[in-house]
Amino acid sequence: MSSLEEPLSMDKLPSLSNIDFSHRFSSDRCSTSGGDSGMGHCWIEGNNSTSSNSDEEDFEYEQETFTWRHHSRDRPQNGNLAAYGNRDSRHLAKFQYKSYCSNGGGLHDITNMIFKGIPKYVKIVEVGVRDGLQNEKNMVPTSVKIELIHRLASAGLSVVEATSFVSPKWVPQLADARDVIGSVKNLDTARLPVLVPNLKGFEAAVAAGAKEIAVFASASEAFSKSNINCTIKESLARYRDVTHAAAKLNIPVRGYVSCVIGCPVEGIIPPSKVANVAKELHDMGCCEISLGDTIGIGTPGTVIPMLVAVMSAVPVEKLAVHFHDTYGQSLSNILVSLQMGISTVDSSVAGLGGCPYAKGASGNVATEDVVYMLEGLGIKTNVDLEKLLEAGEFICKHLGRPSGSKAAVAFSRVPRDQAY
Ligand SMILES: CC(C)(COP(=O)([O-])OP(=O)([O-])OC[C@H]1O[C@@H](n2cnc3c(N)ncnc32)[C@H](O)[C@@H]1OP(=O)([O-])[O-])[C@@H](O)C(=O)NCCC(=O)NCCSC(=O)C[C@@](C)(O)CC(=O)[O-]
Repeated sequence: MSSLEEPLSMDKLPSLSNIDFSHRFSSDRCSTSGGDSGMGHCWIEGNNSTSSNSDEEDFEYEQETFTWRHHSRDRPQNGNLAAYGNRDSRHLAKFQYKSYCSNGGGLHDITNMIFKGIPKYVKIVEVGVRDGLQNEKNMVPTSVKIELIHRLASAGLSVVEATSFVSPKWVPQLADARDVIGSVKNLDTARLPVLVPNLKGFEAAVAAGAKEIAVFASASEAFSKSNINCTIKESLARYRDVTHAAAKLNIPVRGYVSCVIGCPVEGIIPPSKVANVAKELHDMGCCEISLGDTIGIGTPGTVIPMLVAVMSAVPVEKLAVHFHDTYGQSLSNILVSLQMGISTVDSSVAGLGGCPYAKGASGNVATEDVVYMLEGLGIKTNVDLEKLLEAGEFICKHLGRPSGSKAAVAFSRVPRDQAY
């Protein structure tokens, strides 16, 4: 019987009430049969700066001082929010850092009293250019994608998923993958992984200049069939070929598991199925496993048992979370994931996204909202929120619709002449 057919039994899992997640699931406590395959640390630099980070870093937030002025709640006369192009209110969050830190303690230390073990640094994997634009009705010009990648990288995002080498018949929106990668492959400020569904995609990606890749499996049979036209088992066999080929070239491979909470066809997915697929990907050499709530139905109440199950099979340092915001639960799901020791979060600029094979699923959680929350918690991201907001404005202007980021919309509403 393959491990895929051996569900982990929930009654064997530890009870939530007595878990210190960050310790219990650290790699040295976690037993998996798979090794690191020699490329296991490539995606987890955030780990170096989690709870063991130097406290000195926290005090960066205290260096700037900000004056506060009450600002009006007046709305624009013409109803055009874009006319409210002022971003000085972005300093509001920094103002809060100052006031919370004024007692001499780091903000992170204060939040850590409640959110025990929460990381000091979170690595954000920006997926907007791929996950976001793959779902657009209208083709986005290659030049716009390239410009967006540059803007996101210069905002400080260290990982920007650039495109997918999939069948253009299935996803015509990303048919320009070769040109996109060809233009950005020498960018040295960010890593630019691309999705591949099989060896054909892997070979095309490498030929185009991709230096990192991601494979995407599902915990739902029905979704696997509709997304990549094969069973879970078949997909894992394909990905084994891909990870072998990648290992020979020293190319890091990220593995996705989709439908980690539920599937549009099968309904609720048992955590044990997610854990089994995640373990298979880890064992074949994926150096990071991203857990995707593809249709965005999760709440902390369903995310916690799913993560408990996965963490019993894959070291927590290797895990990332990938939430779609269909029911507005992403930030609370991210917060609970951080409390459980995860320090890599996928998100999408302006909340772009949705999966072409998951009807009704909305975009990914917006990167702006994630950065705003993390900075508010005193967690470092190395992302410049100002530049990120500009990148979001750039793509929203091109797409001709408002941002899906609540933070971006809020910041855009502050009148320039009333800024503090
Ligand atoms: C996997 C296949 C290719 C199977 O598609 P298929 O039709 O079963 O495959 P096939 O082997 O019969 O090939 C059909 C045609 O596609 C070509 N082909 C075959 N492979 C490739 C390739 N790599 N690149 C370019 N072309 C390819 C192949 O050469 C052939 O061309 P033809 O002979 O007809 O001219 C297809 O189903 C596919 O491309 N699916 C991708 C779907 C996709 O990108 N979905 C969105 C991903 S998002 C996601 O999964 C969720 C995630 C990651 O975001 C996380 C979350 O939110 O949960």
